[in-house]
Amino acid sequence: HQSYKRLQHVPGPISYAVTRFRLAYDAWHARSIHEIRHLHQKYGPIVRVGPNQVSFNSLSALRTIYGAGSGFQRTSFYKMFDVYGTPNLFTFASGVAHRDRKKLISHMYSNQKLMEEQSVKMIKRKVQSFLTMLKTEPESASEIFTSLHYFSFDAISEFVYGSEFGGTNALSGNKVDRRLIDDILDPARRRLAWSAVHFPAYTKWITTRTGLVGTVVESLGLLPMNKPFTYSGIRNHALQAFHQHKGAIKSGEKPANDTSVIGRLFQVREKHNLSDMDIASECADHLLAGIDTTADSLMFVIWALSLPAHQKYQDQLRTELLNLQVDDGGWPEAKELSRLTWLNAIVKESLRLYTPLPAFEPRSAPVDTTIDGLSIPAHTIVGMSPYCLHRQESVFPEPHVFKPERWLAEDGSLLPESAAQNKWFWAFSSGARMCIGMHLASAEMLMLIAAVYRQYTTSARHPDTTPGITSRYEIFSDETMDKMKEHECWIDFHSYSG
Ligand code: HEM
Repeated sequence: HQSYKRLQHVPGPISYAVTRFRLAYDAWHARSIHEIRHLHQKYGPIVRVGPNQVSFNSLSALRTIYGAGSGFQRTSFYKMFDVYGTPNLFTFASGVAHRDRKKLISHMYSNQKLMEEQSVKMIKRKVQSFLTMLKTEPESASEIFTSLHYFSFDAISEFVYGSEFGGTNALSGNKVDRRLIDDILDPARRRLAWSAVHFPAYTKWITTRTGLVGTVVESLGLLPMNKPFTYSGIRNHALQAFHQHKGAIKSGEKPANDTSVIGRLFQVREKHNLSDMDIASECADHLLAGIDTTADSLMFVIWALSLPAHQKYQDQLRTELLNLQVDDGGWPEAKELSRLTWLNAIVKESLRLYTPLPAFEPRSAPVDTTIDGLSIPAHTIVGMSPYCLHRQESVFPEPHVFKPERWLAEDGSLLPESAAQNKWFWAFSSGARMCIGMHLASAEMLMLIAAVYRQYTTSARHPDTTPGITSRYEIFSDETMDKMKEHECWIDFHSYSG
């Protein structure tokens, strides 16, 4: 590392080449999450996973790196999530810019706000549409990787843009909205992500060529992914929604009491000096962050419950749900759901074992620092992986086994926040940059799972096959199974009433 550091002080092309080489070398040596965990098991809580990259696996390092005010920033890796070339909550490197933006919107995502009638009603409507799809298109709905993407897409798009401009209707059969989800299925997006992170200028250049050069580039197979690229359809949809809102505000069509995220940003735009692209990028970021994460998490909950070995958990859940008080429409009180022991233990166990973002979360500091007694030179990439934390054997015995009861105390209540298991649970990250959508995602998951299992039992159509999802450069799945099918998960739903 010292020699890299010295070489980097040589100005001009040498310094540039060294930095590029180091990044590329790190990338080629990017360990899979399984390899990183193996290294931690063999060598302890600090391991080097590249010439400039160190992985930690301890609660003290978690506080030092990710704790509020720690001085560590998301690495430039995350610039790939800038939208329309403009930074947003996810991609701000500066702590100040990030804090100012978060202050504008975080209250909308608070649990208290989400439990108010309007958000609860919106989520119920989306859950109802999912239940309707199970009845009207049973075969399509049974492939839950896709049908749950429709659910999360419809929910987050309405939360961010409202129902009039930008809210989607994939569940109820809108073909254009459904096609937008196809956008994210191409496995080549892992190659595009790799290229955008490690060779940003080259990737930008090569992917924006048009005309004759574009044709030559494409026919020589130089593109990391064939066009149209990942998320380009969803980003266009988001931009169109932004312009429709702007137009509606100008013409006075938009209601003053608009409670969507975009509505809130337009209300404060002058006071906080937000440009058009600041608003468009922020909203598109929330839209993109809220689709795969929630859908993949829900898919793993239902899949895990549908395996023959886990039928007993379905039975526990059903007993709990059928004892609930419901309103005239058959809905339990939303607040009540977060107190149900089996429902919450099952969702949490699934998020532990199948967290949708299991990979190393990279950070770096602009100054030299110390973590767990190890001197870390400025700009070294440091981080931790939920995958490793969630498989710490001393905290989660038999870590590969789906065991919701590990979240319950002896008296059957949910473990207190102070329990070790909760301290090592890191699906939503922690500190200033933790997930803003955590309560929204939880509300969506609890309501959908409660509604489904009040009406159906489920079984996996291929119980020997794990579904796979995209985790940055790799496919993530249940590693205890030999067979894997990417982006596909078939579940049979059996209605109680026949
Ligand atoms: C089960 C569902 C979800 C999971 C597991 C999840 C997980 C995460 C994680 C791990 C991070 C932090 C990454 C890091 O530390 O670098 C994050 C950040 C973020 N998430 Fe989520 N997420 C979920 C759902 C959502 C939803 C529904 C939204 C919708 C708005 C959302 C919006 C965001 C945003 C904007 C950030 C950046 C926050 C910041 O930097 O201040 N997420 N999420």
